Amino acid sequence: MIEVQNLKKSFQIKSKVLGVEKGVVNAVNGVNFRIDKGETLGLVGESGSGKSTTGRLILRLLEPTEGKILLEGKDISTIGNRAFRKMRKDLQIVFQNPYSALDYKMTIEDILIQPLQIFKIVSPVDYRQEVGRLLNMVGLTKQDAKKFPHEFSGGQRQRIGIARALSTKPKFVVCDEPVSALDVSVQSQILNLTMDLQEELGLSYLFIAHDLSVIRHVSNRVAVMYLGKIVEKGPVDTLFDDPKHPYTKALMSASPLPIPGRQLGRIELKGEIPSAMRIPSGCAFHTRCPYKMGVCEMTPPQMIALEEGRTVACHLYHEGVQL
Ligand SMILES: Nc1ncnc2c1ncn2[C@@H]1O[C@H](COP(=O)(O)OP(=O)(O)OP(=O)(O)O)[C@@H](O)[C@H]1O
Repeated sequence: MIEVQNLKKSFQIKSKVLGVEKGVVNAVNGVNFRIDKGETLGLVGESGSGKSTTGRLILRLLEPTEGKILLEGKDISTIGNRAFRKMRKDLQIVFQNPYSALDYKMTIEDILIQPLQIFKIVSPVDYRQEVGRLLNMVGLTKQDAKKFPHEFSGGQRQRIGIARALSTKPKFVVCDEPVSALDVSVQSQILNLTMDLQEELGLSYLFIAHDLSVIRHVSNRVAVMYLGKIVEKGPVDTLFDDPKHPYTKALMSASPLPIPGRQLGRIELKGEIPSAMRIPSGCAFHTRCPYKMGVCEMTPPQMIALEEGRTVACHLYHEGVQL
């Protein structure tokens, strides 16, 4: 459904006062992955690793600096705005914060009618009925249509955010931390809703989260991101049961929740993630890696294929070391 090839995004940072360039943030630094129809790829990593930027690039909310984005085999990174507008409805996003994502001055009905109108999903005479259908689909009722966002709880607002995303009948949805702003008690309801809708509608998801238990719950495959690069990728169970990259192991060791496999080779994640304006040379993780070798400071590791559809970018595996 979606494939990204060598995707890159850098931001020029300018001083607000003088307008002079202060540096470049390399937020996404050569990312590759594929998401099949009906599949969820979980994208995990610390804050600042480039997850949201990757999601926004796929939707063309940001222009890539380099690389390709293929939707059903067609490169959408280079097509003009007019041609892209026709495809825009196929690609949607559910945002992290259901409080700010909905316009507080609009009724739910108006919020849901807007995309129906823009993308001509149904004819105007059917708007009401379609709004009722969308609300039912996410566990709300048509009586909710006349209300305003502030009349709903956080979980209900996220249901409305999901209804809005699905109103255009998309094929692919970026779920960008959709439950991290919600009470733990409602998180699993929203996660289960997204999974039920995926099955019903055959959707493909890029599911962004820093919470490993959320990623484990929803994903078929997982990609682990560090400073703009994917360091490990694989099917969810094998990756969680036997993490390969020292960074993946460290993330699992740092998780407060019981995750099978995390007792194996515990690694303490020391210090903070470096700034994306000053990415360390060689393997970007070498400054925090307990297994650092000489080569790690000099040479970026290539992705290598392991068994069962797993890949890892770490010099240890080039050297034949098994962690
Ligand atoms: N518009 C922008 N201008 C400048 N730098 C940006 C911009 N957007 C993101 N960045 C920087 O790019 C890097 C990656 O940010 P991004 O938000 O993609 O990471 P993330 O993994 O999604 O983190 P979080 O979970 O905190 O959102 C960070 O260093 C961030 O400060």
